[in-house]
Order: sequence, then C-alpha cells, then structure tokens
Amino acid sequence: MNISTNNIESPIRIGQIRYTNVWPIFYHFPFEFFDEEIEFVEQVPSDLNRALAEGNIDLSVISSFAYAQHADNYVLLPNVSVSAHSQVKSIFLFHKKPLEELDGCRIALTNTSATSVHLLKIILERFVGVSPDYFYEQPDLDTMLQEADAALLIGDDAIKASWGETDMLVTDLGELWHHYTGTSMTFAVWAVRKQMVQEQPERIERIFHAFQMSKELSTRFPDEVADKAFHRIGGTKDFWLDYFGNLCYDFGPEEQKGLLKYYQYAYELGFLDKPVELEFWTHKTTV
Ligand SMILES: C=C(O[C@@H]1C=C(C(=O)O)C=C[C@H]1O)C(=O)O
Repeated sequence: MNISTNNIESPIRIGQIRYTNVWPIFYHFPFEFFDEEIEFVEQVPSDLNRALAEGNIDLSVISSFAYAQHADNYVLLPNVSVSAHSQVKSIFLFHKKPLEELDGCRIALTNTSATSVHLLKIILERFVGVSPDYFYEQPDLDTMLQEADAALLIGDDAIKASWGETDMLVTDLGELWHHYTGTSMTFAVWAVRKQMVQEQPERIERIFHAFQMSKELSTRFPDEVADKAFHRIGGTKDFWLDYFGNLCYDFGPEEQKGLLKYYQYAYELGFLDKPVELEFWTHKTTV
C-alpha cells in the first residue's frame, strides 16, 4: 500500500511510551513516508494518558486503564497492544512480607502507571483478601521502600530494579493475574481521539498500517531491537530477545477477553464509573 501523501493539514501528534516495551511497534515505523505530517511525543504512560485525555496529543499508546476511563472519546487501533499471557517481566511488586501479610501495610505505587496500580489493587483486594494503604511516589525503589513495606514499579524502572541486589520478595503481576484468572493481561493499547478520526481518516489509516509494518518487521527480525535495547539499557542481548519474545503485541480475542475481565473487576471495585466495551477503528469508522 502507498502510505505517503502530500497535504497541508497540521501534524498528528502521536504519543510514544518512554519504555523499552513498546520499541517493537515504533522501531521500524516508516517516518520517511510521513515527513512533517506527524510529531512524536515521548513520555511515561501517566503523562500520555493525561495528554490524550486533554487533547494535547491525538493518537497514543496509553495505559489500558486510561482507555476505559475515556472510552466514549476514543477508538482503539486493532491488532496492537502490549499484553502478556502470564509473566510480563517488567511489572513487579517488591515486598518485604508475603502478599497475605500486607493488610494495613503501606504500598508505594509508581506515579507513571494507571493499569498496573489498579491491577495490583484488584488482585490484593479481590483474590488475596488484603487492604493495604497506597500512596504514589516517583519510581525509585530505595526511596519507596524507606516509607513502605512494598513498592510497585513498571517498565524499565522495574527491569533495572530487578537486576539489582535485593533481599525482597519479587512478584510479577502478569503471572499473578494469570494465576488467579487464567487469562492474559493487556497493559497498553493504541487509542485515537474520535475527533481525529473524523478530521483526518486517511492519515489515521496510513498510521495504522505503519504501526502494523513495524510490528511485523520487529517480529521477523527480533535481533535488531534486542541489540539496541542491550546497548541503550544494559543487560544482555539474550535478556531482551526473551523479554520482547515473551510479550504479546497482538490484540485478538484472547487478549480482549483478559482485558474485559480486568475492566469488569475494576468496575465492580469502583475504580471505573461504568462497564466498558472495546470500540475499534476500522477504515470505515465514522463518528
Ligand atoms: C508491560 C508494561 O506495560 C505498561 C504498563 C502501563 C501501566 O501500568 O499503566 C502502561 C503502559 C505499559 O508501558 C510495562 O510498563 O512494563
């Protein structure tokens, strides 16, 4: 398909999460076909969630929880997500005591997340049966644990903290969710403001295909992305091959089922105002 064009509209502002987990979807993005039509904004998930809600960006990878909060205003790009069928390997609770003993204890939550903080609350309240006191903090493990019995980190902060010496218990939230529900978990989705779909349908279609192209190339040639991660972030190339290979970037029926289960629990526990359905962009989308 031809994804280049000439036009005079203002650029579409696209949000990119500042963590390695999204690299496969951005690494081979064909910027050369877009020239000055798009602008990339790189931030942590909580900032992108806010920027998309406020209309400061038009299309973004965001926390799946943030999609649920604004589902009326967004459509989802199909066939792309950041999901895990069990272990996610970059969303960890570091804790000084077993989960069952965290009732009434203080838990520090990274201020960069929306999905994982609610996932933790759902799991602890609904499945483990404890009610800790939560507070938000910058993602620095040492500082967090000075004031808390447990700390939740996501993304590269979690990966780097897991490489350090720690006498803590370390729990992978993707694995724990799978243990209790038997389903996968979707942490991030690609959402577009409906207004943008209405104003620039043709560009959204080309951007969708560009992301799909990047995803396909990264899957076919995993070495390149793993190599870049190894040089930029550290660890070993094998670590990153395993990390990217373990994450699921699809958004098919299985991943949707897991996410809808999460939304249902979030609604039942009062974290969401109303039940949520998934609405996908198609090239025929009208709003
Ligand atoms: C897999 C991850 O998924 C992420 C978790 C998010 C959240 O908790 O809100 C948001 C986007 C993703 O970056 C990760 O950060 O490690």
